[in-house]
Amino acid sequence: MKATEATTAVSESHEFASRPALAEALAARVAAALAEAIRTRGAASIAVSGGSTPKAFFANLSTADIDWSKVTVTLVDERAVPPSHERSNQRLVVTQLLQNRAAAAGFVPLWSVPMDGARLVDLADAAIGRIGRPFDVVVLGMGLDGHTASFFPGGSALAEATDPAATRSVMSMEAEGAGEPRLTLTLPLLVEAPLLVLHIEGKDKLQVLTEALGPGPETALPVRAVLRHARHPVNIYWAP
Ligand SMILES: O=C1O[C@H](COP(=O)(O)O)[C@@H](O)[C@H](O)[C@H]1O
Repeated sequence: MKATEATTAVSESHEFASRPALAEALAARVAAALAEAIRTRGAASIAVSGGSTPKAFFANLSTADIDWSKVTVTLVDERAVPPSHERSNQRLVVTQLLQNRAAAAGFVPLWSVPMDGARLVDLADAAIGRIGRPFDVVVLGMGLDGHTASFFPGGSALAEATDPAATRSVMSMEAEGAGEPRLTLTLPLLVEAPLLVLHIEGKDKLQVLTEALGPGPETALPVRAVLRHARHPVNIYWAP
């Protein structure tokens, strides 16, 4: 994979021989960005993904020697399950990232109350708004269907959530491939991060990404919305 010019934004490729090597390097890169934000403005923020891919990265990042008490962590998306559920993205972050040194970080969950439709979205939107923009770091994942955050093909609010001019920070999303209803951060919040990472593993995901970097509609592979509207280079971290 070469540094690639997508339709409008540029991506930078970081390939590793193994997943542990990727996790270590990505954690070092993210920790350096958070430390720099703390040095320059006294605080740092990061929005991370859920799913299965980030576990080793979180374990590495949780031991980083930075002032975690000045770091706010949140999620790029969440599933409509209680925080104790095995599919909860919050559970993944709490058990894998907010450990060790990172236990001192602040955490802003998206799913803070039992699901209650519009009110839940409003609460999450307000909570995210209090973090301040832009986030210093956003780490995205990607599914084999080309979804990222909860921008799913066929998603009920895909057009609104991937609108580069979206004014809301959080939207709800339902899609056949999503399992549960979701909450997702919207495109502008993701693509304005100075350090924007797309973390994917496996040859099958690389194939999907290669297709996404080519021409085609964003509705078919919604990760294209990020690749095309990113305000800074998208750092693609990949291992077989
Ligand atoms: O449902 C989700 O899936 C994606 C990708 O997850 P993975 O298990 O293939 O790593 C993830 O980025 C997103 O946060 C999550 O909600």
